[in-house]
Amino acid sequence: MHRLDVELGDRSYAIHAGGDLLADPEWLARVLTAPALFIISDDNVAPHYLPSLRAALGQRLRGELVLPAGEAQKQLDTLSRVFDHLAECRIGRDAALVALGGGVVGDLTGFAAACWQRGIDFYQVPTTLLAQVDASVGGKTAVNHPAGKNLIGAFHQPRAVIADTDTLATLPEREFRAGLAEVVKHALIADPDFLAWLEARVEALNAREPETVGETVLHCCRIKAAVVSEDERERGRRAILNFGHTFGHVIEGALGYGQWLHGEAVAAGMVQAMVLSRTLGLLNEEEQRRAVALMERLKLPCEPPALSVDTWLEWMSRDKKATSAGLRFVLLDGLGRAIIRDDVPESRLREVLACEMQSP
Ligand SMILES: NC(=O)c1ccc[n+]([C@@H]2O[C@H](COP(=O)([O-])OP(=O)(O)OC[C@H]3O[C@@H](n4cnc5c(N)ncnc54)[C@H](O)[C@@H]3O)[C@@H](O)[C@H]2O)c1
Ligand SMILES: O=C(O)C(=O)C[C@@H](O)[C@H](O)[C@H](O)COP(=O)(O)O
Ligand SMILES: [Zn+2]
Repeated sequence: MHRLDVELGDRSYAIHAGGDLLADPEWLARVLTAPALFIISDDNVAPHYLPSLRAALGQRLRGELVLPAGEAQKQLDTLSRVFDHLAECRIGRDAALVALGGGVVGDLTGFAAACWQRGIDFYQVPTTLLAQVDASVGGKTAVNHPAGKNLIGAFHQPRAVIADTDTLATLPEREFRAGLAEVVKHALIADPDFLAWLEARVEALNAREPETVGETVLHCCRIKAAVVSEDERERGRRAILNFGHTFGHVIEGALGYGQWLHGEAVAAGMVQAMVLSRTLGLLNEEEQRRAVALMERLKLPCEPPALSVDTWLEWMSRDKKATSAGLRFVLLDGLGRAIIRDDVPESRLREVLACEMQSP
């Protein structure tokens, strides 16, 4: 087991990552320190992993809620259902919520914790690759709105993250691939050496070789923790973690939440952001070709769905990075070097949106 720390002053916390963590009730009981706990999970995850967590918490467990799985649940009605259960179980200010599942359960539980009685603690126990490499770290919590992804949310850091990589054994193939998109994102925005490391390990990743996957989780957490420690509330640099999301969130919302998985939409969105970067002279053809080749070898979607330019622009106008002055883009100024730009000419953006994909 490895421990990494997210340094955020009095909101600092540990990420515990490794195998067999959910099989150790004494250790779990020591990490989940709150005097009363309430678990939120979904109906794919709970049959596998809820019993061991339940056993570890013993008398301190005050209730649990198992939601239907899927992105469609990340919405206000479900949040309201969560609050009904917290009220029924008399969950007070010294209690903590435990998110056992993927990013949907994590984002929803985190936001419930941020709101309940004006804010209680919560723990992340991520069980998807995507949640272990990204969603469980950094304290972005939210639900979707029909008008846009994650429009209603809060920054609320977990007390600890417990990423048991053994849980990935039961994760469906499509979900595992979606997680690889956020892995590639971390390399493209911040770490050219990690990009080369991934290129050399495509077969191991495709075979879900546990040691390689474990190292991948740790390294992504290292990158994300560093960015979040520098800019917790996305006043500036943290926006690089949004690479591919300006486009990806449109795909998710416009097609209906859950049609494209978040990671799939981010993958196609990263290619669009690279095309835009190339159009602006920031990225060269060879760099784009190299990044897309890696994504194709990892069997990630690299082409966006056909949407009208007006549809793209309308959804993008609600992107949270946008300011009154206009849209803000995360672009690549070379592989492993993300930059944030407010001055992309609309004509260039329209050109990119009008093409399905501009092959170099
Ligand atoms: N807060 C953040 O920083 C952040 C970062 C990235 C993504 N997100 C959000 O995360 C969400 C996507 O998360 P996700 O990809 O984990 O999706 P998810 O939570 O929907 O999980 C994917 C699917 O796998 C199932 N599952 C989860 N773990 C399993 C396991 N171990 N075995 C078998 N089945 C399992 C789930 O039931 C679900 O059907 C999106 O809403 C996205 O916006 C948030
Ligand atoms: O942690 C961040 O910051 C991210 O942007 C990580 C993203 O992978 C994640 O999907 C996040 O939820 C997107 O944030 P949003 O602010 O665009 O909703
Ligand atoms: Zn994401």
